[in-house]
Amino acid sequence: MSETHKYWGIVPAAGVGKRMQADRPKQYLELNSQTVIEQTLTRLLDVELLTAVIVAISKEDSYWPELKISKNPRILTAAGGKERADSVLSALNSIADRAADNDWVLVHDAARPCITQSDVEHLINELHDHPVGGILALASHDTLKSVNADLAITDTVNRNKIWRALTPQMFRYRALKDALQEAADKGWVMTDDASAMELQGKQPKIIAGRADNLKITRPEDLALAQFFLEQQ
Ligand SMILES: Nc1ccn([C@@H]2O[C@H](COP(=O)(O)OP(=O)(O)OP(=O)(O)O)[C@@H](O)[C@H]2O)c(=O)n1
Ligand SMILES: C[C@](O)(CO)[C@H](O)COP(=O)(O)O
Repeated sequence: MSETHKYWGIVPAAGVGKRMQADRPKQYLELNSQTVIEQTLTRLLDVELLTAVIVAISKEDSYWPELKISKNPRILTAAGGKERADSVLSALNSIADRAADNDWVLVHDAARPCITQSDVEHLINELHDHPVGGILALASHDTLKSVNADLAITDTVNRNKIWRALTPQMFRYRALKDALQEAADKGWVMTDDASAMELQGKQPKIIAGRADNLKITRPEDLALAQFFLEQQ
């Protein structure tokens, strides 16, 4: 009988949103009559394959307990960390007593509220028997330039070889946990989860995702996210 694996959602949501220049962490800004994080989590919970979604929350976060979704039985919480990778590792460690080594984990930014159920399920369908795992990503349709410290162009990059990483990023539980732990032990700071796997010599697979799966990062992104949600 083929071994059945569980699928876990991991949502790093312990950032402060400095670049957003808002009066609160960006995951708690209003978007389509909910907060950004409620939009994100509602969409992840629509993916029935996910056993649970572990949300990494800052210890200074006073907003989270006020949200109805925080009481959802498929939502668990873990302590956020100094960097995004620390928050992801903390969430992974929090399910050490219930996740099997070969369970799949899908790490998705709380700040990406326009994710669709279909894109998450597409990622799972494409990677469920892949030896490493992989990520949703976007091809580059603009010409890409390398620059020096003065922002002077030094080279034009072959854009056919450059993809923009999105989330979810999907890896086996033990493999990602060990990779992030080694990176943390060595002081390596990474901006995504695939980087930790690459540092282990692995080659995660790219799965083309939707262009509206933007990360809310700067003030103008909120209106764009609103527009995308209205179009979906
Ligand atoms: N120590 C951190 C930093 C970030 N994140 C989360 O990782 C995701 C992507 O990070 P980013 O967009 O950089 O969010 P912030 O760190 O909040 O943004 P900024 O860098 O502008 O402060 C976000 O959902 C954020 O909440 C986290 O869980 N723990
Ligand atoms: C994980 C990520 O969203 C993939 O593009 C991105 O690396 C997060 O970067 P941030 O600086 O933490 O927003």
